[in-house]
Amino acid sequence: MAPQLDTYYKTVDSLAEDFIERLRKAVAIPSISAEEARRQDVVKMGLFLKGELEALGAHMEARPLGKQPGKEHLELPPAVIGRYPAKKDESKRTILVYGHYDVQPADLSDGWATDPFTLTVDDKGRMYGRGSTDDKGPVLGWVNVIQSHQKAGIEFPVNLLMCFEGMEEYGSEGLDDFIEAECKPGKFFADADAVCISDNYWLGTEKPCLTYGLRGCSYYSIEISGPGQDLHSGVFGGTAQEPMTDLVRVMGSLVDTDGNIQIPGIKELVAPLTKEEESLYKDIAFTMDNLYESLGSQTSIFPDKERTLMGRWRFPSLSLHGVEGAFSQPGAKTVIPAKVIGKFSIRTVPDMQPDDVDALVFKYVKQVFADLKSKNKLNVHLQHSGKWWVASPKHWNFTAAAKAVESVFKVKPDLTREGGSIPVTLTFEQATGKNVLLLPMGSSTDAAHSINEKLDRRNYIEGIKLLGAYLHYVAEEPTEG
Ligand SMILES: C[C@H](N)C(=O)N[C@@H](Cc1c[nH]cn1)C(=O)O
Ligand SMILES: [Zn+2]
Ligand SMILES: [Zn+2]
Repeated sequence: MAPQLDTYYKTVDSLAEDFIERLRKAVAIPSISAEEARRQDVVKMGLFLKGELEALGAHMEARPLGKQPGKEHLELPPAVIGRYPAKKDESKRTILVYGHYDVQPADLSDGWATDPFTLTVDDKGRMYGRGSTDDKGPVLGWVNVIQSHQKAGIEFPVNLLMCFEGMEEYGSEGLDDFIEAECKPGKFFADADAVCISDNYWLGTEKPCLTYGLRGCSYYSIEISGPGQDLHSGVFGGTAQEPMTDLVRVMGSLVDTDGNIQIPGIKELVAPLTKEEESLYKDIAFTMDNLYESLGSQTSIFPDKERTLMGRWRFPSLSLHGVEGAFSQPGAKTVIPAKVIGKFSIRTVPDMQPDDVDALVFKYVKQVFADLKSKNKLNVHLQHSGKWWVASPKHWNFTAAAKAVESVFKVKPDLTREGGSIPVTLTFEQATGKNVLLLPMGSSTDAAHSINEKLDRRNYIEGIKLLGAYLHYVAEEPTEG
């Protein structure tokens, strides 16, 4: 074990209640990036984070990112960047960590058992609240690592660079250019030796993993309009062509019940599966019961773990997300919506190029709509896209993280890919030219993006130990390997 880790672990345990309190304060700020009305709360959350780190002596800056593309009246929340210790120690490695302080939308009426913005801890140590696992718990993890070192009187093992954003759940608007600029010689992130991101989840509930791949995400909207205003369906039903009817038919043509994407040409963009790669999946510690537990049902597409994991990591998927302008309240409103906007996204994988995917999507959607011979008007466009990422796990950054997992959890981690997307991962890799590691804190049952999102107390507290131990092992790892 790296020297002093035992003292560090005990100190983390002794501060556990303070760390939960810090998470409680963060969850109470509804920093929903997708909702315009919440923009001030997103900013508030960024400033809260900055304040917590400044109180621990970090050098912090809130950097403006300009206006939100397509919503020029709206300022993007700042990139909160920092350095700890405030003055660089030239003899130590420099690790750049990234996380996001915005969250997905949440409302009690969606079906939450408790208020989503009140951290609620049950008797099993499950800490419920929007952002608890995605990504406030892991982001605060770094704050807690610093505090624990100070309390334990242990020298901080590395130079820590931090980059926390407030638009990740909305396609990381504005961040790519900022990262690229700040990775240039002499700029804030220029000295990074490696990057670590904690913003994903274990495959199950017991065994940590290190993640070396992510799917990309291309997010589209289909707008169909016709009448000049919403209409009474008793008066106009049977007289006007209805946008919602067309939209349902177009959206229904995108994917089948077993997840097969119906857009011609998409499958052909996917890198062929090799025999060697296929064999990797059988050794991964994952069972169909893990899936059923996190699904909350047994409605899986495949009956076996290999095809399930490939469906999540290795192949593209298309999901329908919702319809803007459609009636969605309880009750029985009888209005014909004049304009509806359907939302769907495609999770992309090697070797799919986003531009090629866009071209196939636009062509197909326009063709399906044309086949309807509707007099309504169609508009299809890309809202945002981020590319997939696959890295080498044979790097000292991963070796250090594996040692940290063994030290804290007494097991070897699984090496996994991930079905979700963190678009800036690839940006960090390309802009720094360094290895990027994903080191998750939460578990498969955390329900990120869903109702009743939670982070287990164990994952939070042991996760803080893990992040700190990782920095100690990183400091010790030889450059090769
Ligand atoms: C994995 C990460 N915690 C996450 O949830 N990422 C989002 C990012 C996103 C939003 N639009 C496109 N990508 C996700 O995978 O949905
Ligand atoms: Zn996230
Ligand atoms: Zn998320």
